[in-house]
Amino acid sequence: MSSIFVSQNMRFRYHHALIVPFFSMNTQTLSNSTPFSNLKKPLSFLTHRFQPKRTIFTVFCSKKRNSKYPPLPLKTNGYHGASQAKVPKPVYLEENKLEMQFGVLKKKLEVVGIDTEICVPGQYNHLLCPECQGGDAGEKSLSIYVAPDGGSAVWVCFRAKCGWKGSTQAFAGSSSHSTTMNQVVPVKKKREIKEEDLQLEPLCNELVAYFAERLISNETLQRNGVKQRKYDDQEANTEKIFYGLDDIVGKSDVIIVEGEMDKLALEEAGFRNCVSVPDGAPPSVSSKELPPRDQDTKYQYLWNCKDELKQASRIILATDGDPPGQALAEELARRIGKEKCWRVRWPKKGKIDDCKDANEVLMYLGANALKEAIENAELYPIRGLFNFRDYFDEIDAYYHRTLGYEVGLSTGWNNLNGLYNVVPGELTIVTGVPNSGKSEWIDALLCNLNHIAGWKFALCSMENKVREHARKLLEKHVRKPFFNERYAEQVERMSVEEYEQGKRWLNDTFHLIRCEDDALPNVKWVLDLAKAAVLRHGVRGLVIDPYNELDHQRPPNQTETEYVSQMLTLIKRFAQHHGCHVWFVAHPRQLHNWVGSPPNLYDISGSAHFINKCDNGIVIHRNRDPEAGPVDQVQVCIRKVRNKVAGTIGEAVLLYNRVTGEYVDDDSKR
Ligand SMILES: Nc1ncnc2c1ncn2[C@@H]1O[C@H](COP(=O)(O)OP(=O)(O)OP(=O)(O)O)[C@@H](O)[C@H]1O
Repeated sequence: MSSIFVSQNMRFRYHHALIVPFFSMNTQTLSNSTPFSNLKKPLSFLTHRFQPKRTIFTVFCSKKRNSKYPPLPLKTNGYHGASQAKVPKPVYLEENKLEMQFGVLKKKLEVVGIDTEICVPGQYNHLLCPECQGGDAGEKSLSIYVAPDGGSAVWVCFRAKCGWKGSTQAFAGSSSHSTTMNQVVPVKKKREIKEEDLQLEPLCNELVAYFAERLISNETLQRNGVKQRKYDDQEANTEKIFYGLDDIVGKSDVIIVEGEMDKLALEEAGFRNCVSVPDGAPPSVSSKELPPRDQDTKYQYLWNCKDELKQASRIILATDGDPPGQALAEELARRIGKEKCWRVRWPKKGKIDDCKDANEVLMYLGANALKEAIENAELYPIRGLFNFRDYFDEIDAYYHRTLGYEVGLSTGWNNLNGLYNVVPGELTIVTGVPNSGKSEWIDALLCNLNHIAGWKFALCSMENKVREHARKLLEKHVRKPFFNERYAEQVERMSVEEYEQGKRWLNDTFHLIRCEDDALPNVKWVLDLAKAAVLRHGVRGLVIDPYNELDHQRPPNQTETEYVSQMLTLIKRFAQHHGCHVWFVAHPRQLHNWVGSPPNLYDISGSAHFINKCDNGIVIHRNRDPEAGPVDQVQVCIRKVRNKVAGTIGEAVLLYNRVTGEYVDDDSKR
């Protein structure tokens, strides 16, 4: 059996043999590490090709250690001591005693990862804890005391989550020995493995051919130091790191792939600044909060390589295109920080299927296509943060006017065409003094919109009895009075046939939202039903008439302004989400010294938010003084239009027909 290994004069931090292709590179000595378990690359090929003598590849990830510290031990829950080996006490001259002892002590402290550079004998020193790295804040939580003679040290990390502590002495058995050494809880130690221990051999011809079939050149294999070995034992207790870590040291762009073969493939496309994860991909993205570093077992390699990743300004996630690969990208991005991440979309390899990974792109489309895919990496999406490009489809549809009613639907009154048009998804607040005809005007508007464009509506009109509301709507639709009574002024009453046809129209056009008991509806209840009406009946408009008839159970800690703002936000969200226009009737507060002029939108009782939050603000006003002008004249005052495409501020005059409830343009006021 043979395995693939690396051999270059650098240090290994991690290694592991598997019965699958594995590689490693650039190492000098091998420290112990956690087993590599990633390999998504084809086993079948190998087992088939090299049977019955099964080939075993072993991958060694490496790291050129710039740090002066050797690999850190695993976390402990108690005392932790440095080497307990008995070191014979050397003979030294008295004046050199401190220097000698301290020198030996420093070496022992360095073995457990303690930075001795700023340690001064006889003092408490505060350092970064090698166990917890000072947590997210990176605080210097490790307190270490070195004896004045430099012969012993005790330390403790004050972070409650860590609490790492221990002691050591320069020379075990000497009079300066600390008794705490005996209480040390043994920890898993990393083995130092020399490259020679691995008994690496050059790749055999079959393996070179295997890589060649995947378009991995001999040159790339050489540079990555891919070798083989004859046995397949796995190296336990090793530290997980990325495969190819040396290649990203000091690089501003770092590419992360999901397998070693992809790393080699990227090199063929000219990218050496690439590492592979050692552990493959998770089946799906975890729904849990990110665990603290010491419990983040599956992604320990990320934490172990934090320094290398920190140096990079751009991390390009080039994981597999399948769901686990995408889940891996998300898990990596969550930990690295999405703002620093880009993601790669693999091109199609045929008419339908996308390439799965970098090696497939290399094999099917070639090195240039792989280079292009990496160069076209896109910003990793961050929830809530968008580009305009994300909306280009919608903007295109708006420009080409394929959505419908982009510039608003005409109200049906020429006098209003330049001022107010009805855009789906907007909120119009309608106000006016009592009896000004707000409800009548809205009903007439709905009839027009239905006649012009077939729109349907949900009505939440709390003040109207259903039968009276039906009468008013039917009169407008049939253009005849419902009854043959006083107000009909000799105009012929609608016939039974007209009435029956009108009923069918009523039923098709309007959907009623009403509380069946005497309770008042709250806005959320109304919107939920309106949503059902949108989805079931395709309604394009909702009328809530009036605001003060809704149930306003405002929490005691909320001001009316806050309440109104929140309520209008809900309504607007509903309108936008469902492309439904909402007309919301609100009364003005009691006007003192009112002289008969139209009220202001700011006069709406409750809050100025009505005017601030609405898209359109309309005041309906009518003349009641025969001496001041005709009493059937109605002013439609457009006081706010947010969307200039839909209209502008101004005033139109309509004439009200008391018999049929219809409104027509007052041509004298054009
Ligand atoms: N221009 C007008 N001339 C004469 N009567 C009108 C005019 N406009 C509306 N009316 C009549 O006024 C009455 C009230 O109309 P409507 O209910 O539409 O007013 P409103 O402003 O919604 O009232 P409220 O504030 O009380 O809800 C109806 O009987 C309607 O026929």
